[in-house]
Amino acid sequence: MAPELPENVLAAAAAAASSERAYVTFLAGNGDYVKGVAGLAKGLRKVATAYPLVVAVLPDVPVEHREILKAQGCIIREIEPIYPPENQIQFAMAYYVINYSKLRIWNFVEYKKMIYLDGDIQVFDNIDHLFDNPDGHFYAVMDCFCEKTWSHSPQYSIGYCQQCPDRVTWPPASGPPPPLYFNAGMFVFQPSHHTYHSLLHTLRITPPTPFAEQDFLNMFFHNIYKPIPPTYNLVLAMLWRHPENVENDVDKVKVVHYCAAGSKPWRYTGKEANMDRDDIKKLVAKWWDIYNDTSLDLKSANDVVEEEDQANTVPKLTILSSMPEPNISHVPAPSAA
Ligand SMILES: O=c1ccn([C@@H]2O[C@H](COP(=O)(O)OP(=O)(O)O)[C@@H](O)[C@H]2O)c(=O)[nH]1
Ligand SMILES: OC[C@H]1O[C@H](O[C@@H]2[C@@H](O)[C@H](O)[C@@H](O)[C@H](O)[C@@H]2O)[C@H](O)[C@@H](O)[C@H]1O
Ligand SMILES: [Mn+2]
Repeated sequence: MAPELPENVLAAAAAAASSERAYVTFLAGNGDYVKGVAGLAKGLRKVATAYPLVVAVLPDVPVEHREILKAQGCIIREIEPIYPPENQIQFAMAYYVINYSKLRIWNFVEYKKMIYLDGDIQVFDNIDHLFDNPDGHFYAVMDCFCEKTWSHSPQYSIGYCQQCPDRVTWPPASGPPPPLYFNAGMFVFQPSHHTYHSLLHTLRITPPTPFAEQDFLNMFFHNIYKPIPPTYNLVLAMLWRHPENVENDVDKVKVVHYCAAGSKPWRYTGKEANMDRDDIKKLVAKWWDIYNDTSLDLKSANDVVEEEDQANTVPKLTILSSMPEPNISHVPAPSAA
């Protein structure tokens, strides 16, 4: 007799089977971002999302990493890389060049609406309601221009940031202020062949810029971009750059984006600038709590041996698909708040 599965797993499977909606993330290389994606899969399960997580993987993602993610219930979709036109650009981070491959997700047309989440994002509250936002728009959270990663930009050089447009006003002599600009680590979008081919065609004739595909997506969708509140993608630098614009209790933030230098939880040492902040330590510990929570691992039906089976047959090897328990003793506990 097939083992009973918990109600929420059955419901999620039913929804996923008929779902035209899914979360999607992107994984490249054989490094440690797989921990981010596995953590994201567990975080989405913890908030009881009704939708699956699709992982767009580049060919260089090893089979072992794909198996880890499949064991967490992810749908693995291999994609071909996309490279920008020949260029001499100095990307804000050299590895940003691989992020153009994210554009392949517009071709996942079996889904009518998707929410893209970077692998260094964690979801701490259910955000399924964003799928019900009206079609025809590109929803994402506004970015911040105050970090050194923006030192190449005119905004940074005059101290202008869209998060506080009155602090340093945009000089009228320089024309209108830059259009609202989103962080491309999280967005709500609608896959379509037409948009996909238009993206690729436009990419071929667009000179690359420092923030790679993030700049390109901002240019491409600027007519339909609709900002959503920072709680849906807390770019960590907002905590020290624009605290007035974010929840003062980080435990209330729905989606945290570990994109500040030194903030990737699986590499956290606490040594980089701002990484010794209590709110950062709390958010890193929250990420690890989910990553290490084996009750959040997806145990597929054939991995769980029923009690009665164990009673009357030679005990089978129970292979739990939980993640290897990493040693996080180096992660400092948040000091008493
Ligand atoms: O070696 C890498 C670098 C990036 N990524 C993926 O590309 C996304 C964007 O890169 P990243 O988050 O590091 O950019 P940031 O938001 O920190 O600027 C990551 O979240 C991952 O999903 C990856 O899989 N492997
Ligand atoms: O390839 C460009 C990347 O650009 C963005 O990261 C940046 C950007 O947000 C800056 O504004 C921050 O200062 C910085 O920390 C952060 O890394 C996206 O998060 C990422 O998904 C990806 O699109
Ligand atoms: Mn990111």
